[in-house]
Amino acid sequence: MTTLSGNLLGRRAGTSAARRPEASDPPVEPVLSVRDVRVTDRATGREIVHGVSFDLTPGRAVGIVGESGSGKTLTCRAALGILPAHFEISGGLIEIEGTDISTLTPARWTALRGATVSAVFQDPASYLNPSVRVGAQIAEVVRVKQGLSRRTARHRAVELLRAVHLRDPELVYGQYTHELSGGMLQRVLIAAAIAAEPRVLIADEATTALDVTVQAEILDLLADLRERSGLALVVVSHDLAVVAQLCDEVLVMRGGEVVERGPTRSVLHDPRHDYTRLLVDEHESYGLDKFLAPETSVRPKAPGTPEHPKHPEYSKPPKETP
Ligand SMILES: Nc1ncnc2c1ncn2[C@@H]1O[C@H](COP(=O)(O)OP(=O)(O)OP(=O)(O)O)[C@@H](O)[C@H]1O
Repeated sequence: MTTLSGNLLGRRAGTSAARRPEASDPPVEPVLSVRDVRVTDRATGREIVHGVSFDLTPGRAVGIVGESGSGKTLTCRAALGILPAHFEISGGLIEIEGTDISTLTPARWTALRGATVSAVFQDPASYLNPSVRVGAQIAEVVRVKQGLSRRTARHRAVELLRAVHLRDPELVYGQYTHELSGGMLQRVLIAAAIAAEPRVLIADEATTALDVTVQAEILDLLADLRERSGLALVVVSHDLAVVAQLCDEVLVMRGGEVVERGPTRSVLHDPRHDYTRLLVDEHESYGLDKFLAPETSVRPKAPGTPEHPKHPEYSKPPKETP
């Protein structure tokens, strides 16, 4: 792990996320609580998301999977207070650190975003300013959110670029978006999202555009942040292997509804709903089997190791041959 990760990871050492919880521990308050949330398109009067609920405590990770258009992104955007125009939360409750988000002023939202709740979506270019060097954009987040000097903020921005496995981070710091590939931009965006050390990171198809090796490195970084600094994750992905690696709990959405939910292990090993079964079967048919094989190492990192680090939760016994 890099210096930056060391800094980030050490930040909350000693908190509940840094050690295994014990039965005698007081209950941990969710950092993000989503209760029966409904999202409606005001333009058509159609309810698109029909009641999604989950609680996220520090160091935990919830995965959301499901068909295209099932409302995964709208659910995430609702939690970030950035629903597209003419969409509204028409029911339920969302709390961030115990505060009902419907009571937040624009100024409070500005303070919360990045510092408490952060997000990475697909299409990184649309979230970065093409006329400002990418490193300076990250340094600005660090400077504003953490009150660091320009010099220290620059140093941290370079560390962040290194932490997301960009080669030659000093060089990348000074580049513009048009000089970088899609995969590099996605990593810049991830660096910006974790720059202010948020408590919750919403990763909506955040690693989908990356090649498998880089994806594995980023998933590893997120897993480490989660484990050691208590970062809580919401992971939206079409890739069940990604969810299996990162998430404790998974929600399966279809047509705006949660059709199945539960611990990742049981949902993916023993799906109850036909749709979940279909999803798992589809993954297996294009090669998920390799992630289901018994494993010896949770996080292979050396060159030549499998593309995705495997997750112990997702190691299914090999199918019996007749
Ligand atoms: N900005 C928007 N304007 C109009 N309709 C939208 C907008 N954003 C989402 N929708 C509609 O709301 C529904 C849910 O979209 P959402 O993006 O949440 O789905 P999703 O599950 O994240 O899909 P995907 O996996 O393809 O990203 C879809 O029918 C979509 O067409």
